[in-house]
Amino acid sequence: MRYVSTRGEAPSRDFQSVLLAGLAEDGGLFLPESWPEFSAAEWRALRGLPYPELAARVMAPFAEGSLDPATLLGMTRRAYAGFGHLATAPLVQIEPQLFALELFHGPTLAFKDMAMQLLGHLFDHVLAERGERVTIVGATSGDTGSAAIEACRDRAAIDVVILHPEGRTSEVQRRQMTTVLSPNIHNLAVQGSFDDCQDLVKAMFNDAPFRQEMQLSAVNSINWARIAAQVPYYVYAALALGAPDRPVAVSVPTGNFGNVLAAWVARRMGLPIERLVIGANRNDILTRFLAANDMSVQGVAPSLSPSMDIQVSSNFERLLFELLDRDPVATADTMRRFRADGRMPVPDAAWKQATTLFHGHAVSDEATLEEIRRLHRDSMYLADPHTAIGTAAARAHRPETGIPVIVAATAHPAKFPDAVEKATGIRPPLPPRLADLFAREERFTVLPNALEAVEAAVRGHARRNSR
Ligand SMILES: Cc1ncc(COP(=O)(O)O)c(C=O)c1O
Ligand SMILES: N[C@@H](CCOP(=O)(O)O)C(=O)O
Repeated sequence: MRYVSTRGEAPSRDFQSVLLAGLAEDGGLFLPESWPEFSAAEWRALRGLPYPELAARVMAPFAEGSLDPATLLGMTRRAYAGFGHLATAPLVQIEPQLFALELFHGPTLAFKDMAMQLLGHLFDHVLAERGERVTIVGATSGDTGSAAIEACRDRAAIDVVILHPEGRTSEVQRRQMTTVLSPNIHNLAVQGSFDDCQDLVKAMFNDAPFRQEMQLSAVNSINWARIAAQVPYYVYAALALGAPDRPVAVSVPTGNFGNVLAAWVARRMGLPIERLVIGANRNDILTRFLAANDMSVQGVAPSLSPSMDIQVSSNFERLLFELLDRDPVATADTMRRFRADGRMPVPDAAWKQATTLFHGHAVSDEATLEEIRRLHRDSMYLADPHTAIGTAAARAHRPETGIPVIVAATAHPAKFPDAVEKATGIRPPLPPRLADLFAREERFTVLPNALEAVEAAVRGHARRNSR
């Protein structure tokens, strides 16, 4: 399998090289040259497999020619061995035809572990085989950072530098990152929003000499490997609910558009997902796009679901490329105009096509609290604010046909105890291994939202560990 850039000016690469590169050299995102498709019989053959085996089989076509299936299977087995639930990603019924796909049983209590635990093993394997090292730079609104840190801590061939927006994550989220004192882990608190952090990361990648000097690599969902590793759980859940012989719908609380894009990929591979629902908080750029073709940046506003306090949804570029019939020139031009004007000019036909599949619903903080309260009262289900946005959106766009809806339950409620307590009166405790989180020493550096300052910090950290 070869990968092409959405902007068409970077050379094609194989899976291993896409993993290490992260972002394409032309600023675009990598996508498979063609989409693998599974027949109904092939989907049925995956039913009942343990999650690690299913994950390796679903991902195998993406790694074809780059990783052999047995090696991949070894990695998925190791990646999910430490999860806190035997099913890895259990499906919990919360209402008739409404199911929570719990993606938060990994070490850092959010869906990011589903991909990141595997990425840790992928990096180890590829770097050891090539005798190379990388500096991972990542932007986080709270969850990607700790998942990446946990997956890559204490590695000799990897330095990790994570940028988070100062004061804009939950305290649990910040401490999960900043209390890891391993020598290869570095946290930068940027005086800005998540979008600023993400822009800084992209700017470092677009600074070719710096990228080369630092051997930069990415763990955000701009890295295709992240998306590839998020596809299997939709397959797992859909098969459990009767696919491919019965269609399903999926509802995803959305920020950077990576998780819902993974569901779209599963659909593109032939899984019968009839509808994709996008839940948003007050940072509703995606739902405004779906309602009125209004993709315009309005500034990031803080909310009770801070991981989704995002306006520029990086992975939308991948969908755009598909909506524009894989025309890299049109994609690059549209992205350039978005960057310059803060408004994305999506042609009407492409927008209409998007609205036939995607449905959007924005949920205010008050409605999020009400949804957490309702889930607890009516279903005895304790949801975090992000998951609650997913269930509220699912309810708003439930298919009339009575097909089951899978809601991506993206974080453990203990990551957002203040909101959950406010809604239900219950303060969810952290699991025992994190019980002393608030007593642990923290280490991070506060920096202005300035590329020079951030590059200097990355250079300092990477140098200290260079071999
Ligand atoms: C808990 C949680 N829910 C939802 C999201 C949104 O997911 P995505 O950015 O893939 O759209 C995030 C951040 O990515 C998150 O951390
Ligand atoms: N919500 C994310 C933001 C980054 O998303 P990613 O999926 O592109 O890594 C976070 O918690 O950091």
